[in-house]
Amino acid sequence: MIRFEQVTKRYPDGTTAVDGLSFEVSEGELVTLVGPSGCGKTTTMMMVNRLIEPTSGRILMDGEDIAAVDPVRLRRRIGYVIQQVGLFPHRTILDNTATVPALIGWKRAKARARAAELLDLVGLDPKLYGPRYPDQLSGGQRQRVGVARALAADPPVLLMDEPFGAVDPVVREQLQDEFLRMQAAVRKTVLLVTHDIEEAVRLGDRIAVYGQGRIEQFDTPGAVLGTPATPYVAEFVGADRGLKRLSVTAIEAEDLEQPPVARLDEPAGQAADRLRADGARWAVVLDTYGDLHGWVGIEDLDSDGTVGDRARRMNAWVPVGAPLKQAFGVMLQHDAGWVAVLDEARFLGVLTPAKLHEALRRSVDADALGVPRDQVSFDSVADA
Ligand SMILES: Nc1ncnc2c1ncn2[C@@H]1O[C@H](COP(=O)(O)OP(=O)(O)OP(=O)(O)O)[C@@H](O)[C@H]1O
Repeated sequence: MIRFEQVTKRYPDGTTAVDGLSFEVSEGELVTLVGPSGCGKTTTMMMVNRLIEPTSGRILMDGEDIAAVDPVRLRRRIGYVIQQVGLFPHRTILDNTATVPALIGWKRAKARARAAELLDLVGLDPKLYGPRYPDQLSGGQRQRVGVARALAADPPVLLMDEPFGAVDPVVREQLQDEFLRMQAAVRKTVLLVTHDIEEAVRLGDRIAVYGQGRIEQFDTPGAVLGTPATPYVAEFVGADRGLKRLSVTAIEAEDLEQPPVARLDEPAGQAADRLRADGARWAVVLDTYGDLHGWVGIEDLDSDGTVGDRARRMNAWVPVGAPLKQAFGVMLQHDAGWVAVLDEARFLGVLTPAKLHEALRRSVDADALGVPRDQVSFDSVADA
């Protein structure tokens, strides 16, 4: 979709901002460009919409050399979001959002209807926020308008330069989540510049880690965190990359432990005998539909009645496919040694700290070997 071929940019004062850059972004892919200040990220991005022209090399979009495309026509295919947002202060939010469709000659009513749709998509009620002016919005809300405006003419490509940079960390995380949800629906080809490795890892299908004017590694977040290509990348992603990796590694059914299970309506004594025979001290309790109810300790079961009379409610659960970090968070929140993993309401198994560690190690090995995680085996931590 977007292809850089040996692209170099030298500014008139002799500064080489990027040097011999070659990489490709597939259609519908979100690539984050990350690196320290002054490494050439913004220059890279601005060459795509021809706000900056390369000194040498070519950039192709859908196979076409963009140097041969009229810049105005080119920019119609490209949405652009910048940190300062740049909303017109004397125009309403609705009109700000409708700027590009209006520019390219849509009828006013159609442009405004589209703008309302987009405001809704980025989580702003058009009835409430559409008539307001930019200074009547919070920083986070203005950022959302920036994203809505960039999407208004439905361009296939989106360039985003530190789009969530100007807001506090909590709002930032919220905007990132919303953006990911939206991207899952609209599937634009996105280049997103950030200097924040956490953001790069969280948002990118792939990440380009920049050194000075060059890409040091171009790979999936898991691979960059698990097997940094150079000491520079290792240093940049940080000593806590194992922790960061928790946020990009999804829980899979194979990661789970199968604990003893008891049913709510089962006689307590019978469940106790079964646990004792298995050498287990506790069981996960499911209701008659197989949905998670809670847990019960063996010492609670030496009585008449059913498991349901003695079981304790337990809400420590995460959906399968959620990041390991979420499971870890839930474990800490409930001060529990396990967290149930559900598929919709169905109980699949539990994740324990040891299993979580195994899943993490398996995903590191899988990335290093370039194979799916379920094809990696090693001596489990418990056996080691
Ligand atoms: N117009 C210009 N003339 C001369 N040098 C420039 C010009 N624009 C950028 N540079 C230099 O090119 C290099 C790359 O700049 P660029 O803005 O691409 O970096 P960046 O990675 O986006 O940095 P930041 O994260 O600070 O925005 C820097 O050394 C910068 O000083």
